[in-house]
Amino acid sequence: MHIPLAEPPAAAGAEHLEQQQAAITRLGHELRALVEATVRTAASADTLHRVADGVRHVTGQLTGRRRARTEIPEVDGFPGGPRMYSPVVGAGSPLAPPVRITPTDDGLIGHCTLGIAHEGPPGYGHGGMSAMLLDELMGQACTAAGTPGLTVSLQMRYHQPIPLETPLRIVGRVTGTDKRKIFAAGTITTQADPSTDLVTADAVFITPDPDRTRALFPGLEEEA
Ligand SMILES: CCCCC/C=C\C/C=C\C/C=C\C/C=C\CCCC(=O)SCCNC(=O)CCNC(=O)[C@H](O)C(C)(C)COP(=O)(O)OP(=O)(O)OC[C@H]1O[C@@H](n2cnc3c(N)ncnc32)[C@H](O)[C@@H]1OP(=O)(O)O
Repeated sequence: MHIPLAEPPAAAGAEHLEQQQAAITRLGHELRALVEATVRTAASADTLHRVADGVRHVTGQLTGRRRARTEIPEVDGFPGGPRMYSPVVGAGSPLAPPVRITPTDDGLIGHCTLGIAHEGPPGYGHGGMSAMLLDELMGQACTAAGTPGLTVSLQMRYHQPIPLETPLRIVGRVTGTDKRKIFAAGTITTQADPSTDLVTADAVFITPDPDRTRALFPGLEEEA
């Protein structure tokens, strides 16, 4: 089955989209700093109440049209394009580390650093974060290989805890396909020691058939 991947933004709107993406990225950066400060602070209850009032006031400024649940943001491309609000790679997401992804000969490699907001055991990354990082890298590797799919199975192995505030390296690659099934593998290491696997994963993705794809993603533009 031919899967059309997202095209880069049309030239006419490219400047507008770049400005939007830059602003979204800036707000995401500030929100991540707020999240970090929030989970680290030892401020008094009075200060926390005052900050909560300020944040409520700021939130009230983000009014106007809100995107519908299944709408694909104009700044995004799906599948295969930017995902500005992804909780893993989204530069605009306060939840994302965010992971920066580059292609390799064999798949994809991601770089990020987890903070205290992503903590599981004290000082170490939450196991669910590791699963999210690997799911994303393997899922994007499927898309990069021309076979985008949804995760139907994710097998995690946690060999050693992941240190926080330490540059990490996440690898995702496709290991095989069988009709609509795509098999993938991934690893997390530190950037300093890429030969010691901290977490490894195997996953199965499935490309939904065209009817299912249309039903799942009504915002996806039909392409020839
Ligand atoms: C322009 C086209 C666009 C297409 C876009 C498609 C996907 C793109 C999605 C994301 C890509 C974007 C970014 C990637 C980055 C990150 C990845 C994040 C990934 C996620 O965060 S994703 C959320 C969690 N994920 C789900 O929310 C899935 C819930 N699920 C379903 O929505 C259905 O499951 C569905 C529709 C996937 C398939 O449904 P279906 O009806 O088409 O499939 P069916 O049942 O026919 O199975 C077909 C064959 O798979 C075998 N099979 C089934 N289950 C298996 C399993 N567990 N293990 C091994 N094999 C399995 C069967 O045995 C059969 O095999 P066989 O053909 O050999 O008999």
